[in-house]
Amino acid sequence: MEPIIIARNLKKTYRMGNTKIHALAGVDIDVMPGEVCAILGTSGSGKSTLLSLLAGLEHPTAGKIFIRKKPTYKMNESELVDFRLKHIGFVFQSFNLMPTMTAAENVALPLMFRGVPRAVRMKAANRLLVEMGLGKHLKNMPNQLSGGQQQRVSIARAIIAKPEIIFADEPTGNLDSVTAEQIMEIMCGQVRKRGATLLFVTHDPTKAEYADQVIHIIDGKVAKRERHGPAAGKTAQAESETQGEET
Ligand SMILES: Nc1ncnc2c1ncn2[C@@H]1O[C@H](COP(=O)(O)OP(=O)(O)OP(=O)(O)O)[C@@H](O)[C@H]1O
Repeated sequence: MEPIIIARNLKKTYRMGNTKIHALAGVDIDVMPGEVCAILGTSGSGKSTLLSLLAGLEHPTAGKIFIRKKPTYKMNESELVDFRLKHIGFVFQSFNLMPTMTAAENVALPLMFRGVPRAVRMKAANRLLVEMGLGKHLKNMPNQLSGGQQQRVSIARAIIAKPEIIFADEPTGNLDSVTAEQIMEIMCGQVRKRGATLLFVTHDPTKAEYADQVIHIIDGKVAKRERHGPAAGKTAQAESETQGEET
């Protein structure tokens, strides 16, 4: 099996006046299909920059990126928009829900962009939100939901169109510790159930325990790479233990 995400000698330099900031200084990444991968590092280490480059939201200063074997670093903006729409889902620290839409309408949005008729997409959104424990909140506006509920809505929005890859930037950064654990369980559980690939950024080593692969970033470089193999993360272990009990 080939990696679904490959980065080679990835560099990003920002200019602030006369000063150059080497946010990424030559990073190599390989993420296998179906893997849950954590990018772990302290504030300013370059995690968000890395995610942003991998997701094609910014162009690298140097280096190569291949997603699903496609050289995304060579794509122009409209090709990237199309590529993200078809293959990638996003989860953000600050949820980024549309404030004027209900929870279900927010979840249905990626299907609208794909031309799915309203009745079909709303049915799919409602079903997914019910599965994620939000059946009583389908018609709530985002400001009528707690942080954890909003993040569940945003996870549902990220996965509804069945993208192969989900990128999450500090998905539990705005949540209390108990809610954060629940969100990690739900996000990793949903991703594993669908066989999708998840790459998430965190500064918290306890969140990185949910991953099969942990890439430690220090000062824009990979300091350490831990790979436990497929199904080694926290949710995968929990799931296999549960399955063991059932059979
Ligand atoms: N648009 C930008 N212009 C200039 N410098 C930037 C820009 N974006 C990031 N940087 C700098 O690049 C470095 C890495 O930033 P990045 O946001 O990737 O770190 P991070 O690990 O995600 O940090 P945090 O956890 O605080 O979000 C930092 O020194 C930051 O100040």
